[in-house]
Amino acid sequence: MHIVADENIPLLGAFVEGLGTVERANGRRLTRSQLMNADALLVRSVTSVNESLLAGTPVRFVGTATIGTDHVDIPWLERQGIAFASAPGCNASSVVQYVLGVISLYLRRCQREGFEGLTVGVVGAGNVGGALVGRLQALGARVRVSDPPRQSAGAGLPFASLEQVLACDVVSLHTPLTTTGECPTHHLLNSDRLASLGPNQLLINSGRGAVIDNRALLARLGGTQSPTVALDVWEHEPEPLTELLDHCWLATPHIAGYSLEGKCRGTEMVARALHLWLGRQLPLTTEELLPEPPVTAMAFAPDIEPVEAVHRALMACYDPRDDDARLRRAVDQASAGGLALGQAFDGLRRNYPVRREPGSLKIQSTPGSDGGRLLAAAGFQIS
Ligand SMILES: NC(=O)C1=CN([C@@H]2O[C@H](COP(=O)(O)OP(=O)(O)OC[C@H]3O[C@@H](n4cnc5c(N)ncnc54)[C@H](O)[C@@H]3O)[C@@H](O)[C@H]2O)C=CC1
Ligand SMILES: O=C(O)C(=O)[C@H](O)COP(=O)(O)O
Repeated sequence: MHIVADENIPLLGAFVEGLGTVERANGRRLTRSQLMNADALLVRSVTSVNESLLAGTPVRFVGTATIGTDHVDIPWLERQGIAFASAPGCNASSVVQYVLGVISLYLRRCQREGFEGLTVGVVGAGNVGGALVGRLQALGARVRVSDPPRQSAGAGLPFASLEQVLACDVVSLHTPLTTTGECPTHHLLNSDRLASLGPNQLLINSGRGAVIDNRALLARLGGTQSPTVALDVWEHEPEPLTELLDHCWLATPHIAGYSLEGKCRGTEMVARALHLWLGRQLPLTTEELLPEPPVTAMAFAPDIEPVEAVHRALMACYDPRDDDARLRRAVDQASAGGLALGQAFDGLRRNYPVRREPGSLKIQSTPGSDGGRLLAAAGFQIS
């Protein structure tokens, strides 16, 4: 079998060893002519997989090592009898880590003490949003959830209207990008809904860029009454509106899901699906392949405030300001005549530093039982 795979799928060699030959390709620039000998295609979110890419090729299996599938024309694949697999939930903990980090920084910015009493609106309560809701509640936040498809299906959460969710101190978006169906999310946050957000609110988008009308958001920002905004995803990636970036408090290049664990689980899940499709069993797991994290343990003095300990532990694992600084530097260099903006954005993603999830860090001594409870709520191991 010949597998063509995006060059940004880590550990693929180990996971597909023995299945055939693997050829790596730039996912953003992949063309049909590169697939003329391919039996299987493994992509990430930057490759549009549709009739124009695949018609006339021998590809019979497509896998995307991502949660999102808006780049794949799944109905067309089904009509062609091409097998398809994605990686639901693979990097959900990574996105939750990003969101908790952003909120923790915001709490300091507003001089608020911890998550207790903060209201957080979560739009979309699937793998990512659902995990986020659990962590936020355990940290003491009051959470409101909008998810009409889940609500209609009779899921157990207490749901709120989108308007109620948009009135929370923090609003975090976790829907897929959809343009059809009963609850399409394309430009769900349009100019009217953005107008309802005020200066004491934080809006986070780590779902898909076009869930917010980016031009309308740009028009909303800038005055003293603007909400604070943290964007990880952008309309028209890899070329975000640079003026919008200037008005964002935190701006990152679509890396919320880029923990090493998250990326490797994505590889494992599509490799497992490919093995199953071939009637085989995948003999490896991500846990067996992950290297030892650079920091494995942390200890706190008994007199440190529990909320301070949570903030320090979150930042020790991952500080979103580092990615924000890298993106702004890359955009400045691009506008000064270096690389094109899209190349700079994609370059940051391709060469992303190793980042580990809270579950990789063991807290050896906690500041009292409340500290231990809060650190466990944020996802850390407690020894
Ligand atoms: N920034 C990043 O690095 C990453 C971004 N993502 C994005 O996050 C999205 C969500 O991921 P998961 O939670 O795993 O997906 P999921 O499919 O498990 O959950 C999505 C939820 O959104 C709900 N939903 C759909 N339309 C809605 C609407 N109009 N209003 C409110 N809720 C709506 C669905 O009912 C579902 O419960 C992915 O589709 C992907 O686009 C995912 C991983 C990483
Ligand atoms: O899993 C998803 O969905 C994501 O958004 C990925 O984290 C995006 O990563 P790339 O596929 O764009 O590398």
